[in-house]
Formats: sequence, C-alpha cells, structure tokens
Amino acid sequence: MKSTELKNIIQGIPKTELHLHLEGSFEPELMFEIAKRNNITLDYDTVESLKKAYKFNNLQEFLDIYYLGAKVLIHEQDFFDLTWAYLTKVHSQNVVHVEVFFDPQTHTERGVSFDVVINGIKKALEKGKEELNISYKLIMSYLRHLSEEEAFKTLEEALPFKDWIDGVGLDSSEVGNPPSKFINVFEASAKHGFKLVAHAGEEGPVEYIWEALDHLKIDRIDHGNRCLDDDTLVQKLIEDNIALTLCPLSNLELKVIQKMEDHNIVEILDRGIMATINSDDPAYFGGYMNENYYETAKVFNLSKDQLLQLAINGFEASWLSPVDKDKHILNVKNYFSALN
Ligand code: HPA
Ligand SMILES: [Zn+2]
Repeated sequence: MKSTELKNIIQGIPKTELHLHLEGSFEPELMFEIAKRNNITLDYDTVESLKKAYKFNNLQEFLDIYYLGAKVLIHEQDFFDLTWAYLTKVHSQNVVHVEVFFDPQTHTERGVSFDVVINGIKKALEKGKEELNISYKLIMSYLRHLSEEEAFKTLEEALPFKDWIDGVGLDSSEVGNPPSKFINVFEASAKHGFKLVAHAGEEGPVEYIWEALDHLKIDRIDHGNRCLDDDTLVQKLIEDNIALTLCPLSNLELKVIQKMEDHNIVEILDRGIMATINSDDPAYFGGYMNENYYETAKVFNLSKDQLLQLAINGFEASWLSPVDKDKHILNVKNYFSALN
C-alpha cells in the first residue's frame, strides 16, 4: 500500500485514545506562550532548543523534562488551554472518544490547588463534547515515585469532584515503585466507585503486571509490553478480557524498544490479547494518534483487517456504555466496508 493511501485510511478511521497524559500533550509553542504570560523563565531560550532536549534514553530522563514543562501551568486558563489544544488536535485526526490522564500531584505539590487544575480540564472537555463531539472519561493518576500516603491525600482532595473523575491510574517512575506499594489507596479508590488502571510492564518486569491485576484489581493495563514473558499471564489477559493500552512511539522514544520492528504489538494481537494503539505523551514522542497508527502499520505492513481490529479494540476497551460501543463499532465496520 502506498504511504499516502495508508495515511488516508488511518485518518478516516473513527478512533479512540485511551492512554494520554494531558501534561504530555503540552506542545513547546503553547508552553512558551503560557510561560510568558505567567512570567516564568524556561530553561531553554527557544522552542527549537527545547525540542532538541527531547532525546531520552529511558523513562526517567523523559519524566524529568515532562515535570519541568508542567511547572508553567498555574491558572485554570492554563489547564483549559492545554486540554483544548489536545482536543482540537485529535479532532483533526478523527478521534471521537478519549480517556485522558491528569497528574494532580505534579501541580498540587507546587501549590496549585486541585480545583484550579480540574476546573480548567473539565471545562475544556465539556467544550470538546459540545463543539467537537468528542466524548470523554477523565482519569486521575497517582504518581508512583511518591508515597501511598500522598496518594491518599490526593484521593481526599478529589472527592468533591468525584462525579467528574471516572477512574484512577498509576504513572511515573516504574522500576522500584511496584503496584503493591499502592494496594490500600487503590482499594479505597474502588470503594469510592472509581475504575482502576495502572501503568505496568513498560520498563518494569512482568511481575508488576501480575501485581496490578492481583493486588490493585485493575481492569485495564497501561502499556503492559512485557506480558508476553509469561504464558499464564497471556491466558489470563485473554480469559478476563483485559486490554492493553500500547503506545508504540512512546516505547521507541523511551528506548523500551530500539527500533519499531522490535515492537511486539503484532504478536500481542496474534495471541488474541485486546491491544489498542495510543500516543501517551504526543508532544514529547513525535506523534499523535495518526502517527502512532501509521508508524506501526508501515513497519508491520498491517492489513486492513488488523487496522479494523485495533480500532474496534479501542472502543471495546473503553469505558463507554455497551450501546455507545456498539454504535461506534458499527461506524468503524461501515468505514472499512466502504474502503473495499
Ligand atoms: O509512559 C509513561 N510512563 C510512566 N509515567 C508517565 N507519565 C507520563 N507518561 C508516562
Ligand atoms: Zn503513560
């Protein structure tokens, strides 16, 4: 297939995004604009010099820059602008449903209050629903390099906004911060009615995926690349219908894999696991949804059936109602039928 044809097909697929950190969608241009109006000096003089620093050897090197960038977000308007920029971008790529993470502790630790953060995000998400017809879920992520006690504090702060938050997640530095560190706060979060996800098996070992399932009782795994290390786990993922939110360009940029050809997405799909494609931190990893689909499809010469499966998986793995899932999946199937 010619690259323009492949790009056109991907563009037209009605897509979901289930693994996206809003702070990771912070484009340098907007970062400079917000820094300026907040009278904050960035460590870099220009957008170009900042972009040049986006070269990472591992997750931690990325996180260090990602947390620095987030420091310019102070006011509700900043969080609104960040979220709105993401929504308009993915709208242009025919993304119709998003389930996005925010990291409240990255902001509350700096003295920005929880309500400022969530009010800005929520207003943009609502506007996106009204004006762009993008449905959404919001996921509050606990930072795993911090203590469980601090996660509990965040849970308390979130409770007045419980109706706006659909689930909780776990992100940041994985190795050395296993899911088991957060058993109690995940149990408490579940009692409050939040759905549960966690990053596991990105850089960390397959045991972390087991822990996330057995101890945290999550119902979707973020990344989970390492799952193929354990056949028993593969069986469990299939039997329990547990989806993985894979992020191919992220894995490449963070050297989880050395080249795209090394990605195990096709094997994961072939084994019958519900894999989805997502962008993680698109402003840092060189691509949003279309680019993640395209780079994967190009390297593995994905068939239309495989693209169809990935797109359907995105809706199946989402937290949409069964009726909404069916409606979207029918749209996806009709889209692919019309291509042939
Ligand atoms: O890929 C990620 N892994 C862990 N933490 C993160 N925070 C933003 N992106 C990531
Ligand atoms: Zn992530």
